Amino acid sequence: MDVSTAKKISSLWSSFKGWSRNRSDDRSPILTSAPLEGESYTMEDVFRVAEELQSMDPPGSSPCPETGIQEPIIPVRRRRRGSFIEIERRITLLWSDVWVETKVKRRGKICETICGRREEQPKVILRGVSGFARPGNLIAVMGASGAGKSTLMNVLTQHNLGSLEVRGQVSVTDSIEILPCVGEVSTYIQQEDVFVGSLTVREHLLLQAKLRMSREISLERKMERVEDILEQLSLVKCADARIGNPTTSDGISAGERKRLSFASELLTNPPLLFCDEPTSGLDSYMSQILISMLRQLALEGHTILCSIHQPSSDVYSMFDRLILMADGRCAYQGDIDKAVEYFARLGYQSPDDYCPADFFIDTLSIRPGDEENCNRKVDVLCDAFSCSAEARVIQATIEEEYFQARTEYESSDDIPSRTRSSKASYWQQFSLLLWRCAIDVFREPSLLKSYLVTSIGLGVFLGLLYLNQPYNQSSIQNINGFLFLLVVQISTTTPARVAAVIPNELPLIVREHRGGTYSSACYFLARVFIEVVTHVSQSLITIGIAYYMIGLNRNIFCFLVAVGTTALMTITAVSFGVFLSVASPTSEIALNLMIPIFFLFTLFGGFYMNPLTTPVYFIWVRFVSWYPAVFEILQVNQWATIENLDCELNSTLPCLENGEQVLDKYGYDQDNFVLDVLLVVLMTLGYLMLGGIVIRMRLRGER
Ligand SMILES: Nc1ncnc2c1ncn2[C@@H]1O[C@H](COP(=O)(O)OP(=O)(O)OP(=O)(O)O)[C@@H](O)[C@H]1O
Repeated sequence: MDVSTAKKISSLWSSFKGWSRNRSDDRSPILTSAPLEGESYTMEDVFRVAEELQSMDPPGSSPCPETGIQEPIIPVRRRRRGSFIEIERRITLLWSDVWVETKVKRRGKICETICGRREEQPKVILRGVSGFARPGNLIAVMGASGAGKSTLMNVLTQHNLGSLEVRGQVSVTDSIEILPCVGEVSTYIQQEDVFVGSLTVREHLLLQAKLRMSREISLERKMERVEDILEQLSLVKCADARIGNPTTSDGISAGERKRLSFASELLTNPPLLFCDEPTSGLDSYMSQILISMLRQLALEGHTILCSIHQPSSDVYSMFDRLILMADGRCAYQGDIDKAVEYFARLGYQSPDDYCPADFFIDTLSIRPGDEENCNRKVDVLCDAFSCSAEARVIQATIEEEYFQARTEYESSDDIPSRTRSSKASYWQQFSLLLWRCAIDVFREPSLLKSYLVTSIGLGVFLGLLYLNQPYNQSSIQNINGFLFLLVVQISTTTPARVAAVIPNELPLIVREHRGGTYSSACYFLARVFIEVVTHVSQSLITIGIAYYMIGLNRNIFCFLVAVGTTALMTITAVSFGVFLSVASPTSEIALNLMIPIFFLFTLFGGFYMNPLTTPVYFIWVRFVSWYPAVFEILQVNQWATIENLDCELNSTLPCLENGEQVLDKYGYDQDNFVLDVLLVVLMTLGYLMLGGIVIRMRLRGER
């Protein structure tokens, strides 16, 4: 590109930026195809920008849609499932006549016949709740314990509703169209923080930025964003400290963990935020800092709802709207500074020296021993609110917003297209998750050392136990014993170790997947890969040490086959472990299931029972257990090329003179070698596929 063209581009780009900055305070169409600041761009980009500029009305002449709502128009950035999009969009959340009740479980016909019919009544948790949250709102959802705050948040975020029946309407609009899914523009910051403890704070945020911000944003900008967020949330001091584990008091403090979970979600600047108990675990100073940061975000145009338990007066006064829940209904919804006056009108005057939040919770709580009176009072207050002018304003606002979004949607020719920009590519997701899994293993030196010690120790122990076996009649039993021990040992410990890891990290995976951070397949492949590498390397250390100490078949080809078979067996064991781990709700259940399964596999593994005499009704075990096939491969590899075995002189037992006779005696066939390898490979793929399907179903189910 020559210098004059570069200058032209530069001046065109500067004028575009100036113009778009001027236009950021109106609702006119925005440039969707402009390259981002700091990114390289081509002539095509420039022409596209020029065309868009021409097609736009000059500054100031754009008609602003008549919304009828008098409020400042604030530019915000929009997020679509975790990506970062530089277009202006403000989100309004509407919910109308929401009812939630438990699903009635019907007994089966047989059970009903035996135990009798039982009429179960559904429990009603939310009763016709309506409301709205607009851009710029920082809303506190308060109420006594059991009032329905969490259920309301779950309905609005569409989380954890599996066992509940939900009726009513929840919509998100950007004043132009009704969006299909709240998850596309929102984030839910939950009370419990879950992290990979071996990462540092900065590494965690950078990983999240790489995974969740659009791939069109350069790495430098992502790093800048991370540094900004670190500063914004006062995390600079601990940026290079490990996050650690809350149960083992190493790592960052509880308050820093809380701020880190905010930082992770705010990286992508989502326009709609749900926060579950944002101040729990924080001291009053940190609570104020956090809520004032949310206040600032609201002023920038975010829409924010927080469920909160009895905030201090300072924190309370930072919210601008209040939703008071009681017995699944709404006792008040409106401006926070009008709440005291509203309750006073109903005859409930808050004492002057009392924090209004405490007063409302006291008024609406059901006191043990005085349930009847309290319930009556709550009913009266909720009935009063439903007939109040405030409730009518809410209903009118919902209808107006909904109608407006629909009308705009139907009439507008220029609805901003859904973004094409997406988060990290599948390859990036896979490599980033692989990096995180690897860090998790390699930053735990004690774990690595224990792996190394046990694999070397096992190799040396087995080597010493069967040291230098001569090729005679008694060594047949010893060598076969070693081969079977190897199969059993690797096949049982590997899945157990996998099961100790995966179920424990699933809550984090569910949360990240729900936030659209990565696909389940990328996580699954990365986790399987790292497990395969760690466990195969351990198995190879064991076989490498024991093989020559014992004096197994000296043929180098046979050694390589033994090593390859051990690696394949370990991969199969990992696949089985992964499948069982993702299919079990907890590590304990996975480990408990393994006990009978491995008992069965060992019994029919070929050592305790001649494979030719397996009862026909247990033949299926051969197709789910890799033990018999792997044992046969190892036997054939060991004995097929042994031409001479010494016979003991004074023995009355029949003598096996060569390896072929050994194989015949124990029911093994050299011709099965390839079939066995194929069977084990198919089993591995089968378990991997099952594991992949199960984790996909689980992650989808928990959405
Ligand atoms: N899945 C469910 N099945 C049965 N009952 C439920 C379910 N979820 C919630 N509830 C009941 O609904 C009521 C409201 O629960 P919710 O968790 O929404 O209250 P909350 O206001 O968030 O309480 P807290 O402040 O104690 O968390 C409670 O009585 C609770 O036991």
